[in-house]
Amino acid sequence: MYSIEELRNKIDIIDDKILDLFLERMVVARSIATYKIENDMKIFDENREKEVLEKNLEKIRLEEYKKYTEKFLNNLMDISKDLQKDIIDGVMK
Ligand SMILES: O=C(O)C(=O)C[C@]1(C(=O)O)C=C[C@@H](O)C=C1
Repeated sequence: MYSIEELRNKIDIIDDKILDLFLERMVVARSIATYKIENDMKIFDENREKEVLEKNLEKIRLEEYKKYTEKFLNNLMDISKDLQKDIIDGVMK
């Protein structure tokens, strides 16, 4: 059995990878905000969010993980909308 230190070490390594990808995603979300400003589009796109959820959730084979994955993706898109809103409101450039 793994010790708690070993397990936490695994989490730290995973968090490191997630953080890199999260920041990469945020950079793209910034570009989308700029595109939306230039093209007079709304931040929230319901159809796109449904599409993101559907295509990712269908990859999850373990049914019991679906609700957590859905929550994770919804949180990601909420954060992305927060960032886009801050850019549109001029809080961030
Ligand atoms: O695809 C877009 O239009 C985005 O702004 C990106 C994103 C996302 O984070 O995936 C965020 C907000 C939208 O409601 C839909 C998707």
